[in-house]
Amino acid sequence: MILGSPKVESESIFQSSAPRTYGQAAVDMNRESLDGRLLFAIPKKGRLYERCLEILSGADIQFRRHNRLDVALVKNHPIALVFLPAADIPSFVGKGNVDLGITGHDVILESKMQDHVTEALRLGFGKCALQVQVPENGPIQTVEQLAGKRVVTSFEVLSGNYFNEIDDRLQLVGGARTKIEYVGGSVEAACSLGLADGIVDLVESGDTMRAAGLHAIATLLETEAVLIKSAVQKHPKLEPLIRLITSRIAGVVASGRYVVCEYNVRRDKLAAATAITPGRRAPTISPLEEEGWVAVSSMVEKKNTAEVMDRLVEIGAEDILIFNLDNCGHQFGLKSDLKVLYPRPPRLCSETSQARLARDLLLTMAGLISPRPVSYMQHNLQYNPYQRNVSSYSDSPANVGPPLAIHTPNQALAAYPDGSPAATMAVHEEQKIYALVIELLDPGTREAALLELSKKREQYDDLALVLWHSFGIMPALLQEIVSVYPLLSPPNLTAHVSNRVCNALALLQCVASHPDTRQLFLNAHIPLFLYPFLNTTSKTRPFEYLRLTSLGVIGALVKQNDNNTVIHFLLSTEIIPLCLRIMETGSELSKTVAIFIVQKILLDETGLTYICHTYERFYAVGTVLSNMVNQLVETQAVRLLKHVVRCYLRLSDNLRAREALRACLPEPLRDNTFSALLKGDMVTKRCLTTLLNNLAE
Ligand SMILES: Nc1ncnc2c1ncn2[C@@H]1O[C@H](COP(=O)(O)OP(=O)(O)OP(=O)(O)O)[C@@H](O)[C@H]1O
Ligand SMILES: O=P(O)(O)OC[C@H]1O[C@H](OP(=O)(O)OP(=O)(O)O)[C@H](O)[C@@H]1O
Repeated sequence: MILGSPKVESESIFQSSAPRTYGQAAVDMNRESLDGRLLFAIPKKGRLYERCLEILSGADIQFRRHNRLDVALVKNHPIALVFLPAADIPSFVGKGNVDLGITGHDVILESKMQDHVTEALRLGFGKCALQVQVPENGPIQTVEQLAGKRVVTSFEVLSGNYFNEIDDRLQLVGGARTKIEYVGGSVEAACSLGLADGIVDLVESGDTMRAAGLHAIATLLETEAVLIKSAVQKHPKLEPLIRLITSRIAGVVASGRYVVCEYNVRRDKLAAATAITPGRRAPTISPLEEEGWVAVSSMVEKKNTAEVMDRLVEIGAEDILIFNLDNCGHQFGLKSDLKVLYPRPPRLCSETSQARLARDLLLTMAGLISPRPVSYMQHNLQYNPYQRNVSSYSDSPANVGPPLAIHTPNQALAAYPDGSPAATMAVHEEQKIYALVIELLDPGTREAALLELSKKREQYDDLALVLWHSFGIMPALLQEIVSVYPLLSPPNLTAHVSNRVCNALALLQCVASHPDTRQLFLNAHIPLFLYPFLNTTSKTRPFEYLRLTSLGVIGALVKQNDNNTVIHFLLSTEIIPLCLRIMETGSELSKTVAIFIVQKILLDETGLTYICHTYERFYAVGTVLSNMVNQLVETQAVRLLKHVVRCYLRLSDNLRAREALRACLPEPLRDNTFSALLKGDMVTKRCLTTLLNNLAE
């Protein structure tokens, strides 16, 4: 590797004092401007290059690098990737010429940039050690013996500092001090060529060192690849995007580091078990139907898997399963010293029905439990889905209680006189729906049943209850959802697959809307299963449709927020940043649903306080709203404008936000830009006037 100051070739593109015009590279890229884009430096070759590409792909940062160009525009974010030598990246980031970068920790120290950059994340690859090496069978075997002699290295600064200290300690002066010589590569050859008495070089496996007949006598530092940003952010507007990218990369890194370990264990062994698998925060523990047994689910470091399994077996754990994670999502993998815009608080309750549900789902997928779950209807023909609030209703579909014995006339039938043709038809319709629900259990008939049921969901008020309380149905629907995850990145969703999963989502929406299942749906954290869909950015129709339908489920929840539990739940997840991104980049329809959700959150007292609690949160919401206003000047989408105005009005109820809005409310809302568009909409006009009055106070 070659270390040193940024090369001329790169400087012509990034003049530190110049505004962001990017010379020939930009011209070559069809004059597409890099202005306003976050610049993200990636090693252009060498040891870190391939792993960086994997990280970018895992974080869904999509780009195509044109031949010979060192700048690539990211398709799905306002980001440009800049491919630079790893050694130059710290100084570009430190000087603020680029906003983010990936490079080695060693390189930062070597280029003396540690005070100018912040290491936001360790990336877990590019791990090696910088070591002093000498010929294995030579006369020099300690650093003290090497002091005063010739040392060859690519790390002049770090080696210089290291040997200076030793020279000082040994009181070596003038020509007696250690002579550090720089070479750009193949350092290991220096001793055998007679150029050096020892070298300082990176060691990973040790193969190079051994092949050159060397061995290590001291370690200067341990290093790995890190994500860095400038210590002083030159472009504060980019901060939310930097946070988003950081947290996504953190998710990718954590997913590589951890697996999920699930097992069953006797309750009296629980303490021993959780000592073996303490998890990152705490393991999830769920009671099992079998007395005295619990199911435990916990994140385990991949490298410890075998040992952990051995120890679990020793204490009598059974059914031990290990699952790989594709991506941990933003909630994991963030170092505790990182601030997150919308952090997800730790789970308050360890015995969640979600754990049971997820377990059931995973086991079903792995073919480990009976593929023939028995539905309530099959199990007990007397089942009455209309008997609401019955205490024996479980809070989880997987936890089937004793069948209900009482049969009461059902809602649909009650509307018709006994035996009338209408009543007979209603019974027939209802039986058809039951039959379709049962067909959801069979993978062979599921697709058609999904389609039919999603069409009929409006006709049958209590479909939600049937879906929730029939054993195996919710896992089947969730299985539909997770089976699509592999097609999200790289984006590979066909219209057919999208339609199918959207039909499953429509049924979940039904469960989310129903007053008797909404809370159970939330308790099981099922909305989280939809977040990977909301996190996609592909503009193709199958993806647009998928995002829109997923938003519809969340929209159904917030629409019926009877006692603000929905908002509380959503605030504990990443829904706000997801909605904000869709508000920026989605189709008009998706934008409308996304802003509707944000508006509902704002209308809630806790939601408003939450969003206005930190400057970053307010800024993230404010920036997106302001960008929307500017787009609306062009698009004149009145439906969206209504929501934007209501969001601003609600923000102005908070005094700190009101203060900030005085400075940053977009101009088109202050002048009469939208007066023609709002001509027929008195309510929105009044909202806008009230907003302006609030700000004028
Ligand atoms: N053998 C190794 N194993 C793991 N990481 C390494 C290894 N060698 C170097 N690195 C890491 O990668 C960084 C860049 O090293 P690399 O030698 O690949 O850079 P380069 O000079 O851009 O490439 P090249 O050596 O091909 O010219 C190093 O500073 C170090 O952090
Ligand atoms: O311990 P190992 O796994 O053998 O890795 C160590 C080698 O890797 C690096 O060199 P690189 O291969 O990047 O080539 P370079 O010598 O041209 O820098 C480093 O400078 C060592 O030579």
